Amino acid sequence: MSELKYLTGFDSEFTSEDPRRPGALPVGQNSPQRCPYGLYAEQLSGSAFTAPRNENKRSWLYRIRPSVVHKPFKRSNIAKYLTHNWNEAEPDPNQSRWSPFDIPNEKVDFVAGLHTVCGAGDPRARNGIAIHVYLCNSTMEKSAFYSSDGDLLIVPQQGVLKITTEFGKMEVAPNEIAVIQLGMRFAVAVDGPTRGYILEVFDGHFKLPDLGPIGANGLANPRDFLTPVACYHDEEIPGFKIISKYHGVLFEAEQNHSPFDVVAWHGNYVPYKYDLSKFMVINSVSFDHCDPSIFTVLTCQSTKPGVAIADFVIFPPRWSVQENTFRPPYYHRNCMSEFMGLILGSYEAKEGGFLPGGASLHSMMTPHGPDAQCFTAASTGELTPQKIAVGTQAFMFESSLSMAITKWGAETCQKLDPQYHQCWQQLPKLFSNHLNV
Ligand SMILES: O=C(O)Cc1cc(O)ccc1O
Ligand SMILES: [Fe+2]
Repeated sequence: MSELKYLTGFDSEFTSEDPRRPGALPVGQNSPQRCPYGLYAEQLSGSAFTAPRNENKRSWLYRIRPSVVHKPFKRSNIAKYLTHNWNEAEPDPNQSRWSPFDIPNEKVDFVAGLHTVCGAGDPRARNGIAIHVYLCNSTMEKSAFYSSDGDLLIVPQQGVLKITTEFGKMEVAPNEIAVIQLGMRFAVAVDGPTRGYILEVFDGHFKLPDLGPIGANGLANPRDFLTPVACYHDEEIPGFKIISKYHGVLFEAEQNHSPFDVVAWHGNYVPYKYDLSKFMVINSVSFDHCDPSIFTVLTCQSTKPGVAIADFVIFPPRWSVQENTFRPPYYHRNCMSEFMGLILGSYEAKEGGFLPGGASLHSMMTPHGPDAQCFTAASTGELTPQKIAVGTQAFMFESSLSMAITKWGAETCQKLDPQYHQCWQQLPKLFSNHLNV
């Protein structure tokens, strides 16, 4: 799959035809009486029909059978730890840190391996988010998955995801991300132990942040986003299962064919991937510490101006040059919740304890900041230009919602570090009789 082709651009109107069937896209209209090659036309809507033009999202799929050809959905319990029940565990405002989540030894695929760590809100009211980790080791067989609850921003940490979607195939490695939006069907193939994080947003879609005075270029550039090209499977597959996540639980419906039977498509509602190493990092080159919003890759905005349902923020390799400044993250308390994960390497504010494949949650107004060791080093070190975070990639899902931890996150996973608070206990009292210290 390594020579996969992609279309480039973000928020674009794309067209794609499987080269085996040239001319499969109807010309000049969406729904001819009979489509080229006799295909069915099906619209996939990602916004209300009447959404303003700049928010309107839909794609037209030209397929061998319409998606409606399936048996009734029945409840499925294959993902035991997928939940939207935010009342399972007692509320806990403490700083939380998880050691790397275990990848099971027994055979588990991407869907069965979904474990919800925390979240808030309800897809029924189209308001909320869920943060899941996937812990798996085997390829989805004769099944495809979609979420009827929200868009999925997938952050692989270990193992490449070979994702087949209705729009075509994409391969997503650690240090890349994929976004698969509400309703899009996909199947994941893996090559062994595989782990990563998922941010699911129950309303809206991810956008590139506005750049304001930064200007027309920078941060994640639109041309670096990659969307798959049409690639159909014309296959009869008895007992193929369509798995839907609906109201926070799974349902499966049988059909006797591959759902990846789209011969051509066009539209602006598509799955995509992005390589985080392409991010153009902008930061202070004089003094003081920019808020981490300067590292926003994608944002899902709420209806309050500038307030995100969730932002996806990274901490990429970069030069640190600020003078007369405490360079690492400042101590703070936030009216947003901060869930962090680590893809590679280590994170400057916590050199120990926060490990690849693990996570942390600093909930609304819960104080946090650099550990004692980081504070001492950064407040006494010589401030020469320094390349930092080399070979590392930490990220944050920052949300205006106040998230609850699930029972799996709090207890069952057995990864919560009860000693996390210790990393701040050695911070000394600092107060001198001298103005200049
Ligand atoms: O808490 C964290 O480590 C994330 C973070 C990083 C930063 O540079 C400034 C603020 C912030 O919340
Ligand atoms: Fe923070």
